Formats: sequence, structure tokens, C-alpha cells
Amino acid sequence: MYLEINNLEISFATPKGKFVAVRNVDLQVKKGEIVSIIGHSGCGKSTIMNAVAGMLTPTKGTVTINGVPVKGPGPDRGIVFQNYSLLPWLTVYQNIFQAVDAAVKNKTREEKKEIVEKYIKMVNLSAHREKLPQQISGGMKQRVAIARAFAINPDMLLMDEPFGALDALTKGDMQLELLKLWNLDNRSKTIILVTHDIEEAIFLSDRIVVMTDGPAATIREIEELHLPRPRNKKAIISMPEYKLIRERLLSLLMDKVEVDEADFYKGVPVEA
Ligand SMILES: Nc1ncnc2c1ncn2[C@@H]1O[C@H](COP(=O)(O)OP(=O)(O)OP(=O)(O)O)[C@@H](O)[C@H]1O
Repeated sequence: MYLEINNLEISFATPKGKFVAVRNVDLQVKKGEIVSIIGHSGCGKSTIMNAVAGMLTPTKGTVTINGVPVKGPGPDRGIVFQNYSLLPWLTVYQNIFQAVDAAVKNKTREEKKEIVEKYIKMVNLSAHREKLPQQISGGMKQRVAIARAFAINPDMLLMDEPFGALDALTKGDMQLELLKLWNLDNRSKTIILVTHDIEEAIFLSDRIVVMTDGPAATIREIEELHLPRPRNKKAIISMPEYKLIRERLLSLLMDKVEVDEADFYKGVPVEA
């Protein structure tokens, strides 16, 4: 198995004592799979991602990649976060080149330039290559971040709400862009995606991991999707499987909200 998370627990030392963010998390991911993690705010999605990225050490349990325990960040894992994390003083081109230059070994400067050119073209940013991050839109920034992640050719992409800050139309474009890059790469990159967006999770994923609420959150259920690829958004929404999965996810995620609302209304005077 490519990625294995076994009995993962992550706790934080806080002024009030030990805080268990996630526990008993077990997940196996095959190479080339796209897996989304969804759940309410604070259920430990980013914590799990950070453990896979090697930025957090498990309190208990293990995270292994190809059987080797994760000990820290590495060039085999590319990270795309919501805040783009572009260097503001570098142009679009330089932001990607700098990452490729640092991560890709055994290639000449010319070959590295070719890689950068290829990915800038793939995300349609050729016309904006000399601009600084502050001179381009949010969608374009996220495109740069994704092109950069693919250009360094990691085995796995860890995406923490990558499109969370984008408007719905740009978000739709970016989801297609992501699948396009994944397809062009022979679907060989494993993608772990944290999202709050049920439709996004269904459109992109092979499996969707639904978390329980925190603290001490764990996996509640894993939904397997059998929607055909390549996926067409308009076509899949009319498929019975899409509707079934969407309803299942909604009911898993909305349960608590309904209870909260009922509590909220208790004792609230009803106006005549
Ligand atoms: N360094 C830390 N110290 C203490 N508690 C932390 C730390 N990092 C995260 N937590 C807590 O762990 C829990 C899980 O946080 P995490 O960021 O993983 O949740 P999330 O599901 O990604 O949330 P969101 O959807 O809001 O981004 C939260 O209660 C958070 O406050």
C-alpha cells in the first residue's frame, strides 16, 4: 500500500492539559487515488494532513509511505494550501522555477526551465508569467500554486482546502484544471484533499473520508465512489449514484446541525 495511516492519534499540549485532536485513525490509500477528507470545523482534517506532510509527529500510531515511516517533510509530497503560499517578491515564473530548482535533482537549468514552461502553459498562465502575485487574481494564484506543486513532480499532493477562498465559478475551473493535470500525468499522483464542499469531494474523489466531530475525532465512514472518469460535472449530477452519495454525505454532516438548531430554538419566544 502506498500510504498507510495506522491507529493515528495526535494530541497537543495546551495550558489546560492534553488535547486529543484525532485518534484511532486508520486509512490506506493506493498510488494514484484521490481521497477527500470532509467533516466539521475542528475535526482534525488539517491535523491528519500535517501528519502525512511530516509537519506533525504522531502521538500514537504510524504514518508510512511505501512502508517507510514519515519522519518529516519531503520532496515526494507537494503541498497546496488555501493561502497559495507564493513568494510575493517573485513573479509567477520565478515562483515555479524556484521550487523546481530546489526540488528537482539531476536536471540542467535548461531542462528545469522547460518543466516550468510546460506547467505555466498547462494552467494557461503564459500571458501572466512576469506578474507578481499581488498583480493576479485569487484563481490565478491558486493556479500558480497547483502548477508549482505538479512541476516538482511529487508522488503525492496534499491539498488543504485549496479552492476554499475562490468564488464558485473559479472553483469549478480549478477543479477541472486539477483533474486535467492529474490525467495528463497518467493519474499516477496520489491526491489527498481536505474540503468543506460536498460537491467538490464527489466530483474529484475515488473515496471520501467523513470524520466525526472533534475533539478526539476519528473516521466516521468512508464512501467509495464509482462514478466514471473522466468526469463531467453536468453528466454526473444526474446519475443515481451521485444523488445517493450526496444524500448520504449530507445526512452524515447535517445530523448535528439539526440537533443544534432544535436546541437553539428551545425557549426562544415565538412572536405572535
Ligand atoms: N498546535 C495546536 N495546539 C493545540 N490545539 C491544536 C493545535 N492545532 C490544532 N489544534 C486543535 O485540534 C483540533 C483539530 O484542528 P484542525 O485544524 O486539524 O481541524 P480542521 O478539521 O482542519 O478544522 P477546519 O475545518 O476549521 O480547518 C482543533 O480543535 C484545533 O483547535
